[in-house]
Amino acid sequence: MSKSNVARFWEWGRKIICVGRNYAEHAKELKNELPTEPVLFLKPPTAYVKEGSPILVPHYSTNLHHEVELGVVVGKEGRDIPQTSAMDHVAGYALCLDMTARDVQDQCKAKGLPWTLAKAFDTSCPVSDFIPKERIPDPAGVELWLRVNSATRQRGSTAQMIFSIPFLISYISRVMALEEGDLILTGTPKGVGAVYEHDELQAGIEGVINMTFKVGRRADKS
Ligand SMILES: O=C([O-])CC(=O)C(=O)O
Ligand SMILES: [Mg+2]
Repeated sequence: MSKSNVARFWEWGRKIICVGRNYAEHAKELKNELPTEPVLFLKPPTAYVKEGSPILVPHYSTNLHHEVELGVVVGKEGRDIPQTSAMDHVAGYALCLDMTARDVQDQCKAKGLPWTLAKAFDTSCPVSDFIPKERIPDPAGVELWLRVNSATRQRGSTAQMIFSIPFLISYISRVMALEEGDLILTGTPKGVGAVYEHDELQAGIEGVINMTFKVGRRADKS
């Protein structure tokens, strides 16, 4: 894949691999134990949405949460990648939201079922434009923020991650091959909360990029 394709990774249609509970304060606010290994789940490429189109609350949820996250765009395929060369596989970054139907996730957890309905619905992965690697020389030292209708809800530094980006790349690549155009969502800092139809979300990586999304609702067409 050429560099220009990586720059439009959301159209390329590769995997979206998400890491959960990677910030202690967020694990605590949801009363989850601190992980001893990364918690992984997937979103399909149909989850992508770009600025200009709305985030849609699924018809089966009344508690859609925002989770602002740093996304890592994979630039070079690999399996069993050692931590020492993990950053060679990074093409760049993206600001991402891991939209989560929290009510549905709570039901899935209680029943011991997978999180697919809670995490993988259409528009569950709003993303910014591609950010070339050089623009974030220290991905472990950027500030993420999120506002809903101008009120700050989330603010946290990627320095608070439990598992570092090189560790995550190495860990994931021992489970599944990483491919060019894949996106890794690295987990959310504390402050997650609900959004509703007509809300406006703004999120940013301090000094690097920001983005705005409107919230709509997907009708039940059954
Ligand atoms: O809170 C969750 O659902 C897990 C998760 O995605 C995160 O920590 O970013
Ligand atoms: Mg998340």
